[in-house]
Amino acid sequence: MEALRVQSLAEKGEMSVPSQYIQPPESRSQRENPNSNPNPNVNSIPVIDFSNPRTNLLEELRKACKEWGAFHVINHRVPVGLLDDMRRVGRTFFEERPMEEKLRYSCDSGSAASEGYGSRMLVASNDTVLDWRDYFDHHTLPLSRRNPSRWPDSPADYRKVVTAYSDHMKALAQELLGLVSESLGLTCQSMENVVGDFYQNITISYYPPCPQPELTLGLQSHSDMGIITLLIQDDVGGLEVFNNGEWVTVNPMSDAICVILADQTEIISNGGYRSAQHRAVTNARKARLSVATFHDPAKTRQISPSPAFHPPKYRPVIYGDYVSSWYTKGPEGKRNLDALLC
Ligand SMILES: O=C(O)CCC(=O)C(=O)O
Ligand SMILES: [Fe+2]
Repeated sequence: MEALRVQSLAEKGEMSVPSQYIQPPESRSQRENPNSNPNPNVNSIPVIDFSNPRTNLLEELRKACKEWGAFHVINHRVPVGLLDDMRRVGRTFFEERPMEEKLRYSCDSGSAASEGYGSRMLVASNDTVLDWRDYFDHHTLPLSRRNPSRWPDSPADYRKVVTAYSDHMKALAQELLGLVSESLGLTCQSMENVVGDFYQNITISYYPPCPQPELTLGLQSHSDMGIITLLIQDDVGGLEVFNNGEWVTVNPMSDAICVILADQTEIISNGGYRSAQHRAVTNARKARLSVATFHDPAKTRQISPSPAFHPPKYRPVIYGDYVSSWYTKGPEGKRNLDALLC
């Protein structure tokens, strides 16, 4: 497998992108001017203030989960300095380390979900359009999978920052799972009981500037497979959520954490809450960085709609089977979840 990285391609300075990166017309971004900054006044995902009284919080959460499947959380108790540190160590790795050093962490030759530095989401498949993105994936939880010696050691605090970030994201994901359960009318523990101990992966995505942003995507339309994704981005912007038939920009908010409900939450809630379909667009001006922290069930767990909801709209699925099928078929839109509809 070639070790081509989008960053190396972008640095060549070509005026057009190789054909494998060109999206079919229906998938391209329709933004009038993909090179402009996102408009901060446009409609965006809801913002939920964690310092609000619990009853208000549950009501706002219910609405956001039903209508969007994605929202920003503010006053979340994760130190904002840690969010900045995470963005900083990521940017340093991608922008300041020589390619030769980065390629030592290469994971493209391994299985689709292996840890390290890569570019292709679907290693096995040759027929999908490629994303204009490089990434570094870290296996962070359970602790038995966490091996910081497989992560970059530069800047000097890289591993320490990722470790602290993982712990804070786990705590926030647990809190959110409790709130989401309650907002569904279930007991606080009910989703955690279904999920068991989290599997957590942290993926730093790096989107180099693209000479033809109107033809490419940083990350094609998908919903995340697991339970809940916690995402931070830098001030460049590029994340979009599909809502009411249109793509809506998720405006960068440096202190906020973007919560994205994933497919297993949609199943457990029996479709009451939706997993958000989202994508990342490219731009010609500036490299963009985001950090997504995925929280998933163990592969052996069976996920099904909560018995509180009748009749079930989704068939039960072993999470590991769901993941295999996702990697075989590709992420396009939400078709993996649709395949489980009764
Ligand atoms: O870069 C982004 O904002 C989106 C990342 C994402 O959706 C993912 O890694 O699953
Ligand atoms: Fe995603």
